Parts: sequence; structure tokens; C-alpha cells
Amino acid sequence: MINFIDLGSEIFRTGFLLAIFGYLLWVGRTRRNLPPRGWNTLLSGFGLLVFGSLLDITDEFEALNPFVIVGNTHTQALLEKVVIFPLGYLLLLRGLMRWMPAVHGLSRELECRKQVERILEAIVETRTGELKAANLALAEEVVVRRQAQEFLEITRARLEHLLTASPAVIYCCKVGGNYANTFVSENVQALVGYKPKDFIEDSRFWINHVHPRDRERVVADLDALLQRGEACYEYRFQHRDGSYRWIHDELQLVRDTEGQPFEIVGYWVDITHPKRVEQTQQRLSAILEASTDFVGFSDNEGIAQYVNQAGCRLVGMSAEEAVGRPITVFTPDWANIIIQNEGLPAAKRQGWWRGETALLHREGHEIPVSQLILAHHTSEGEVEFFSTVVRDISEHKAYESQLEYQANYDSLTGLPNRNLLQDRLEHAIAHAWRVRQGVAVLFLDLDRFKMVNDSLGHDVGDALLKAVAERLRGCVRDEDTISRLGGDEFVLVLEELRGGEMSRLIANKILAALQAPFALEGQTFRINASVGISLFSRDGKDALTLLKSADTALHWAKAQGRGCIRSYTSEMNAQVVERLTMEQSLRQAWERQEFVLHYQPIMDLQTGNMVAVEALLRWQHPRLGVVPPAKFIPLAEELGIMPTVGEWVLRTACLQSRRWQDAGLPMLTMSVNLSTQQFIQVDLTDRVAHILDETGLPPSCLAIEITESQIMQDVESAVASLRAFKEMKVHLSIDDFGTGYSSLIHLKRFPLNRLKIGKDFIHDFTKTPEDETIVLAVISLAHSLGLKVVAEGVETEEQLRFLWENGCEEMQGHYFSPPLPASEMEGLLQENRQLPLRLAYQQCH
Ligand SMILES: Nc1nc2c(ncn2[C@@H]2O[C@H](COP(=O)(O)O[C@H]3[C@@H](O)[C@H](n4cnc5c(=O)[nH]c(N)nc54)O[C@@H]3COP(=O)(O)O)[C@@H](O)[C@H]2O)c(=O)[nH]1
Repeated sequence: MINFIDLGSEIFRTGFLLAIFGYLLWVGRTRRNLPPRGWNTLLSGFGLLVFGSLLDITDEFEALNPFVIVGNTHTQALLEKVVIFPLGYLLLLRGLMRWMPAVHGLSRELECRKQVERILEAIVETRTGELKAANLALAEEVVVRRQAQEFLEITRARLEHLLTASPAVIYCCKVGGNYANTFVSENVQALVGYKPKDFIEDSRFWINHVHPRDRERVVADLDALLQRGEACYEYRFQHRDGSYRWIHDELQLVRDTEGQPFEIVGYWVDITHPKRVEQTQQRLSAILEASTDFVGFSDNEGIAQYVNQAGCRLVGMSAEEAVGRPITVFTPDWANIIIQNEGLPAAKRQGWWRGETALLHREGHEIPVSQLILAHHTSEGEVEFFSTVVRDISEHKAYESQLEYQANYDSLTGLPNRNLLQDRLEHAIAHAWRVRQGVAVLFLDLDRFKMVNDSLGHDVGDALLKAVAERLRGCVRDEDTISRLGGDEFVLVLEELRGGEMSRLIANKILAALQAPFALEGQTFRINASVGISLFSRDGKDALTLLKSADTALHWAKAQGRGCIRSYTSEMNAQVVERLTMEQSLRQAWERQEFVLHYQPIMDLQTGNMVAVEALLRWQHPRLGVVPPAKFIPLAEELGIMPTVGEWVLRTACLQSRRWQDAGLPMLTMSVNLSTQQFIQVDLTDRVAHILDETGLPPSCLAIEITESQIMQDVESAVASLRAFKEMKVHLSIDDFGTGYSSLIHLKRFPLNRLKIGKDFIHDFTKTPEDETIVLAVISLAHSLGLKVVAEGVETEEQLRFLWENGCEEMQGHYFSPPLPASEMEGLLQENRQLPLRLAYQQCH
């Protein structure tokens, strides 16, 4: 039986040995990594001991024998005890002995290592200290760096904000070519409406948006940049919305390390507004400089800060001379007083002042000006400076005074005209009220002035008016007013008059002065004048009434004859009323067909036959009866209705003549008078031709009568008209010959047929030798010009005989027949009555 306790003890012993063995192996090899010195011996010792132990075990446990190589014998036991165990122990000892130095070395090495470790630990400790210090420094540096980083971040963010908010757009671009952008800051969008990528993606984007007119210059400047290294210029850039913005572009060339141009960096700023302001200022400045007005401004101390060119010219200084001077040097003293006392206070108060002052040229002469002063205030309400616009009104003033003169004075005589007369008269009346003295108004009209004008020409007429004005000046005091109203009408206002008689005395003095002959333009002649007088306050209390009264008195004076003086009386007004009534009735007469024609025969003094009939106008007034033409034709002329009436006369007379011819009555010449207004019609001959054509009267059956004065008004056109009539075969007669002033030279040029001697000469020639002489002279003159003579107004046989004896060809007058209505004239024609020439013959034979 197996003794399990012993077996266990043996196994334990063996296990223990194996453990020791294993440990030693482990220490030797693994821990110390030493060469296995003594190990084999040691293991052999152990091996033998183990083997010996196994043999012991087999002794105890026979069952194990088969597994033991050596059987359990005494020899074997001996061997076991003597060889195996001692050898085992010896080997074990030897192994240990060999192993000890290694262990000792190992321990020394261990000690060394420990020392090294200690040194290392010291070093580590030192280093750790250093590292700790370094770490600390590092930590501090990290903190600093972090702070720097944060600062950088903040700065970057700030810069970004600044860049976004900045009006300047930062950009980079390539050098040369199209200068394509490589970078454009975001804020470009605010500048021109485009995004940075628009600039970067299209290499021509920037240059294509530069204004075409600026492009060439900009590229040239950029090219120049390569030489200088920097540039700064302005150009227009097209905004996305199509408009152009002014850009200020400032840029620099960046070179690479080798000094070669690398890129351009710069910035764009929108200067559209300042540019506009600048342009506006330039334009304003150009306008100011181009202005013809003095424009300037001064500080509130009154020192000139700016004077434009026109201003400098007006005061005769250069801009350098003018600026810096007190503005008072530009104006005369009297104007400075106005400006200081009135202009500047008003400008300070209400912002502006306008008035008429003057500029003082450095040479001393004054220039009348219209001046505007403006006060410019600070936001605090203080006057900052004054500006002024001054306009030269010399021409205006001259024109104004010329106008004033024209408005108040008669240009021919230099006398006050109606306007100034009215003014002076009003003053005179006002003064008369105060001093309780009289004022007289003398209305003067030259007699037969029209005749002088018409016959001697307008130059003589004008010279006469001037001479009359001069003589009038000599008749009154300087304080009295002499005025010319127009034509030959003069009005005198006599002031401080004592009694109405004085006015008559002066009127007489005037008439006497005018009666002296006038020698003008080579002609000497006399004239007369008529005067109407009105007195303040008897004949009127205001200017208008006094003038009216004097005018009425003048009419009365003229009605009395030449060279009369009449003072106004209230009865005279009735005449004026009559005239007004007449005017009104005359206007209505035409509409009411109140005009008729009477016909007066013109007889041949040789045969006694009727050769012509004169058509004479009559007005059949419903209340006044037949009004003779002398009473209404001048008024009709004044009212301007005479051309219409005259045309009616012509048509009616031609028609009547044609009817008599058609009725088989003798074919006589129809003589028709033309009024002055008719005669000056430019288409007169056409009108007459048209009426002849219309009525069917042969032109040779019409005679036209015109007066000398009508012809002399415009000789050349009269000659033209008369020649045209002559060509039409119309007869022409000069009416009332001898009463006008026709020039014999002109008379020759007129293609006339007859001269009619005015009835005034015929009337009187039997009593007045002068008139007889005139009649004979006219007959002789007419004959010498190859013209027939018609004597008008023949009333007596004596007159008839005289005319017959002296070769007058024809007569017209009550002796044979007064003017007759058409029906009576027709009877006369039918009767074919002849002029009884018996008496004349009897006398002769
Ligand atoms: N433009 C026009 N003028 C006209 C027209 N009709 C007339 N007149 C002109 O008016 C003036 C006055 O004319 P009237 O009062 O008709 O006088 C004429 C005769 O009636 C008058 N006469 C004739 N014979 C005698 C006489 O023996 N004694 C006398 N006292 N008077 C007489 O003479 C005037 C003749 O006219 P005229 O030959 O033309 O001179 C007068 O000047 C007319 O021209 C008209 O239609 N248009």
C-alpha cells in the first residue's frame, strides 16, 4: 500500500526543489539577463537529488518500479545514498558556488544601477525642476499667446468690421494686362453694387466698368505706376444701376523678393458726392466769374473776402487789390451811409436787403447800381459773413431818364408834354390853393399850320414849331410852364397870377411875338395863332377841367377867325356838347343811310354847254336838315369814316352817270372829290378801276378832284397815283387852286387836266384887285401848263363876263345852277339848258 503521506511529502519536496530551480532560472535569465553561469551544474545537482528522491519513492511504492529504470536494489540504494545524493549536493553546491559571483556581480550591478538610478533620479529631479519651470514658463507663454491670439482675433474681427464699414474698398490686382483683380473687399458691393467675385472672375470686369472716356487715361496712369511704384487718380466707374460713380483710386506696386513687380494693392473710395460738390463749386465759381454783376462777400467785419471779375472791373481793381479791403472803398460815401444805416441792419434782421446804391470806380466816377445784400448766419444765429450782388444799372438809368424825358417832354421842342403839363398844372393848382392866387391856362393853336406843313414840308413845319417854342419862352417867366401837346397845340400854365386880365395881356404878348415873320429853311413867312384861356378856380378846380375849358375857349377863338383870343365862358360848353352830339349822329348817319349826293353842272364858257357834273356830298340830318360837307367832312375825317363814305360817293356818282348815259342823256364827265384819307390809300387806283368796272362807266367820263395840300403831303406817291389815273384815262383836276402852297415845280410833274379856281377868289375878285390878279395869274399859269381853268362859285354875270374875257374855259356856280338832287339834275340834263352867254357877247361885240 502506498503511503500517501510520504508520497505527498516527497512530491512536495520535489515540487519545492523544482520551484527553487525554476526561480533561479527565472532570476538568472529574465530578471538579470545574465549568462547562465553555473546553471547546468546547479540543475544537474538538483536533477540528481530529484532522481534520488524518486528512487526513494519507488522503494516505498513497488507499483512504480516498472517505471523506474534502475531497480531497487541495495546497490541501487547504495548508489542512491552514496553517489546520487552527495553528487547531487555537490553539483548543487558547485553550481551555487559558480553562481555566487554572478549573483555578487549582479548585486553590484544592481547597486551600480541603483546609484545610476539615484543619479538619474537626481538628474530627473533637476530636470523635472527645470521642466516644471519650463512648463511654468510655457504655461505663461501659452497664456500670453492665447491672449495674443485673442487679441489678434479681436483685431481681425475689428478690421473686418472696419473694412465692411469703411468707405474704402481694398483690392489687389495683377500687374499689367487688364489689371485683373485678385482680391476685392466685401464692401465693394456698397460702393458699386457688384460682388468681389464679379471682379475676380472676369479679368476685364474692372476696366470694362471704367467710364469709356476715362479708360485710356486710367490705363496710362496704371502703366506709369510700374515706373513710379504708386499712383493715385480719379475716374468714373459704372455702378450696377447704370449710373457712374466717381472713384478715388490710390494704389501701390508690391514687388517680390527679387524686386520684380508682383501685384498691385490699393483702395477705392467713392468720391461722387465730393466730386459733385467740387463740380458744383467749380460751376458756381465759373458762373460767378462769368457774371456781369459784381458778386462778392465780406466777413462780418466788412472786409472783402471775394470779388468776382465783373466786380473788379466795375471798381477798376484786380482781385488781389480788392480782396482784403474794407468794402466801403467800393462805394461812395453817400451809398455807404445807406448801406450802413439801412442795408446791413435790414440784412441782419431779415436776411436780405435790396436797394439802389452806387459803386465807386478807383478813378473816382460813380456807377449807379442795384444792390442786393445777404447776411449769412452760423447755426448759432451769428452773422458769419455778408454777400452782395451788385448790378450796373447805368444803361437802365440812362434809359429810364430817357424814358422819363420821353414820357414828360416833347422830343421836338424840348417842352414839357401833356403828361408833365398835367403834373405841373396840378402842382400849380395846389400851390394856388395855398397862396390864394390865380392860375391861368392858355391853350394856343397855330392857324393854318397844317398848310405850312403840307406845302413847305415837314422840315419847315418842325423848324416852325421849335421857333414858336422859343418865342413862347420869351413871353413868360421861367416859373411858368410852356408845353406842347402835339401838332401845333401849345399850353401855357401861368402861375401866381393877379387877376384874369394878366392872362389876356400875356396872350396878346404871345400873339404879337408870333406875328413877326419866321425865316426858316430858306423860307420867310408869317403865321397867326389862336388862344383859349381858362382861369383857376373860376373855370375849373382841377387840371383836367381847366385844360378842357381852355380847349373849348380855343375852339371858340378859332371859330372867330385867325389870331383871336377867347376866355372861357360856361356857355361855350354848349358848343362842345353840340360837337359830341354831332360826332354821334355822324357815326349813325352811315348806318342810317342819311348821306345823299347832289350834282352841280360845270359849263363850257365858249359853247355854253354843260360839259361836266360835280357830285357833292350832303348829309340829310333828320333834325338839322341838309348839313353841308364843310360842316361834317372834317369831323368824318377825324372819326376815320371818310374813306368808306368817299368810296360810296364814287360808286354812287359813277352809277348815276352811267344811268343818265343809259337813259340817253348827254355823255358828261362826272367829277368826284376825293378826301385826304382816300387819296393816301395805297390801292386807290385799283379801287377806282374796280368801281368803274363795276358800274360800267368809261374812265374818260370820270374826273377826280384833289386839293393842292393833298398832293403836297407826299408828292412822289401823288405823282404815281395821278399817272396811274392818267393811264386809265381818268381826268384830273386840282380843286380850290390858289388856297394851298403847291410848288410850281411839282405842278409841272402832275398829269392834270384842269385847275379849279377856288370860289373865294371868284367871289372877291370884282372887289379886291389882289384876287383879280390871282385869278388872272391862275388862268395864265394853267394855260402855260396846257390845262383848262374852271372857275368855281360864279354867281354873277359880271364874274362870268370877266372869266370869259380872260380865257377861262369853264365855270361852275349858282349863276347857272346850285348843286341839285339827282332827280332835278336829271331834269336839267333833259332840258339840255345852256349857259346864257348873251351878255358876255354883247359886252364884247
Ligand atoms: N371829299 C369830299 N369832299 C366833298 C364832297 N362833296 C363836297 N366836298 C367838299 O366840300 C366842300 C364844300 O362843298 P359844298 O358845300 O358842296 O360846296 C360846293 C358848292 O356847293 C359850292 N358852290 C358852287 N357854286 C357856288 C356858288 O355860286 N356860290 C357858293 N357860295 N358856293 C358855291 O362850292 C363847292 C364846290 O366844291 P368844289 O368844287 O369841290 O370846291 C368843297 O370843298 C368840296 O370839295 C365829297 O363827296 N367828298
